[in-house]
Amino acid sequence: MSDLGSDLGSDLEAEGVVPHRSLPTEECLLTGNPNLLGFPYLRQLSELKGGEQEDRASLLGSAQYVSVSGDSDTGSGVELIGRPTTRYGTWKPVDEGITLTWRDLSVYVPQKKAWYKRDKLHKPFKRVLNSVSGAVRPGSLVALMGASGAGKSTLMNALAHRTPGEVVVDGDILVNGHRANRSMNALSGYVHQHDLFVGSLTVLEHLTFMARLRMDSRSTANERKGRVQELMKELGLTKVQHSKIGVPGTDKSLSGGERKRLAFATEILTDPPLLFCDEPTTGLDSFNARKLVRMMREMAARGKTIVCTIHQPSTEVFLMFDRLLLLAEGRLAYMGSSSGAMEYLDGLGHKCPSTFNPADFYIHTLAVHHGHERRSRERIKRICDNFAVSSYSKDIDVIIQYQDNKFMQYSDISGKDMAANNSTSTSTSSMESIVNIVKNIPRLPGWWVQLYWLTWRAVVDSYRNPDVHAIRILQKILMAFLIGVCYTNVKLNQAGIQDIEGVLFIFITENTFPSVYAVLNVFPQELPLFLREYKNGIYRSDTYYIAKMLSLIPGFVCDPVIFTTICYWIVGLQHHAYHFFMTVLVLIFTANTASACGAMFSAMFESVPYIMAFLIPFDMMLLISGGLFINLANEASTIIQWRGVKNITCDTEPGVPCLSTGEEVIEKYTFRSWRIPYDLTFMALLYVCFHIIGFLGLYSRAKRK
Ligand SMILES: Nc1ncnc2c1ncn2[C@@H]1O[C@H](COP(=O)(O)OP(=O)(O)OP(=O)(O)O)[C@@H](O)[C@H]1O
Repeated sequence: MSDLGSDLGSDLEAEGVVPHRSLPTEECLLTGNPNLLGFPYLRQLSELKGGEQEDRASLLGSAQYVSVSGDSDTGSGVELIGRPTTRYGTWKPVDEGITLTWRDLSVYVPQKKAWYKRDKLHKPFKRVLNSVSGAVRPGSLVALMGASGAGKSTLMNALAHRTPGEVVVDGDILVNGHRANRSMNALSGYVHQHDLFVGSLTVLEHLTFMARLRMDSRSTANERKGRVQELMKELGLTKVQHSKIGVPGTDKSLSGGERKRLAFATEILTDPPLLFCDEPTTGLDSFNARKLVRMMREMAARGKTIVCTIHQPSTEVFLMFDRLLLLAEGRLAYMGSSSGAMEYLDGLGHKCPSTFNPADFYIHTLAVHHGHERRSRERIKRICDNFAVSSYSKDIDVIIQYQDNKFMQYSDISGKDMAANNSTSTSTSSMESIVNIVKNIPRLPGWWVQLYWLTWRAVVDSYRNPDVHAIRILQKILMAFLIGVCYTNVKLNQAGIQDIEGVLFIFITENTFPSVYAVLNVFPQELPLFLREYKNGIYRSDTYYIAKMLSLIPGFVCDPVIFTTICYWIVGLQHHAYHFFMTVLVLIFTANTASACGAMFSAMFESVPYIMAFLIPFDMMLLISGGLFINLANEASTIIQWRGVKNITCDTEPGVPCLSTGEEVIEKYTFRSWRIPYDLTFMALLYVCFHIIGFLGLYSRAKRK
């Protein structure tokens, strides 16, 4: 393996090929210029004839190319012309241990400033990963290290298919020779650097919820319970299983270490064959850090593939990693055995002092030191350039090439062979492996199960904050008394008509605006958690949205009932059960339609200040014009109060027109007495429309981020 690599590597060096390339592989391929090709397997491809090259290129999925302009060394101010290709594919993942390979992976993040040139908008990108290639085999525990800002999280996100929407990933990522795709969610766990939880749940509730949504839907309740108990025991969470997770910084919350362990437990619930961990030991004491890494070591020994960024591990923890990947300034500085790194750097004149922890030494050597930027960058460039032509790099290339050949084979199967249905023996075994994969990927629970558990979580979260609800109910009671006292015992005369209409309008506004404002923070507050769980493929966006809305309904039924029950009788409106209950019904419709309007704004914008900037003018328009549901609610409640009333006292001066029946009052306000069902139906329609718009807002955000 190394011999092949060494020969070709020497050739490259002899030809003066610069291993650091900023052009994507396929562009190099199609030019057929060997001097642009830094890796042996690419050279072989470049030697293909024109037509063959095109076939190969289309197999690699490179129908579109990225033209790169700007500073190719620093990668800043880069402009991407054409649609860059992430080249994620459509295969189904495997159950045979995971070999993860990536080739010429570059990641570009958008920069804020944009400019117009020749009437075209040019958006600059910054390259944060520069043509990084690598390979990880089953049973490996890889430490991904580098100075802060080296691109560790960016690389992990790209490999895990979890990059934000605006970030451009260019290069090939193969899993057992299949192009990575959304199945990575089901196939891999990802322990994030910053954990996010619903703080009002207990540890046990959180894990039970996650087990229900993440574990195979064919697993039994006992199996899920058993797995949760087992993980809590292994990670030392049993004694805090009934404690609320809490919000960091508040009194009643788990410690940082417990949260980290809980995040880890959540990700390994399904025992995924591939695990990414972004600084899982940060915040843990040395004992727990050791325990956690030992657990990962054991998982790797069972054939799992684990990639883990790690900051300042103790020597003991560091030695538990068998593979090391060093990144510097977005480039690959080393990938190979943990022990080989020392030898490699030593060979370049960077000797680790005997008193130094090896991990500290690597980070120190690959960091850009303040005040010595130029020298640091030159050192990093030399290390990375040398690595690209080293035997370590060639070993990686051989694995990549092997996986690449597998990919070609699968492409053939899914193309000609499958269509013709006359596979060769090799194709048959590949087919079997694909079938196995599909069987062993956890089957996610159905729509209704997701909806049930998400609603459960939203309801528990909402009603575990009793103070908020107590204040809200108290406010309703106070307002009801205040308004009631102002309008006590209205009379059925000409002045009373104004009073009744006035109090009905107050009923409506009192159930409209507080309902709109009560829900404004519902989505912004939980957006990071939603986006993470959604990207992890734990649930769909529609079940999340509906569950959130269902959890709000009880509140928006109670509020109008409490308010109307107090105020209605003090004011002395129509003393019949029908009138009372119908008024309550109209106000329940009003409060819920208003809450849907608030939810629409909440889901469409990212933060409350943004929402307020749009909502305040919207509310003013609503109030001034009495439009949308306010007018519908006003009409319905007016009709309920006045229909059938015959005895309004006519106490005006002679000659002044007088309204003596309820029908005349309804007509005076240009309402129609037959329109109650129509008003209620239109409010229900508006409720649905607001929610559809809100859901689309949330959905588009989930897709973009
Ligand atoms: N979405 C983004 N938008 C803008 N810049 C980004 C984005 N993501 C990453 N970067 C930049 O890319 C570089 C690498 O970031 P990354 O988070 O991968 O570094 P890291 O090695 O994980 O650092 P740390 O150890 O501090 O977490 C940084 O300079 C960062 O500012």
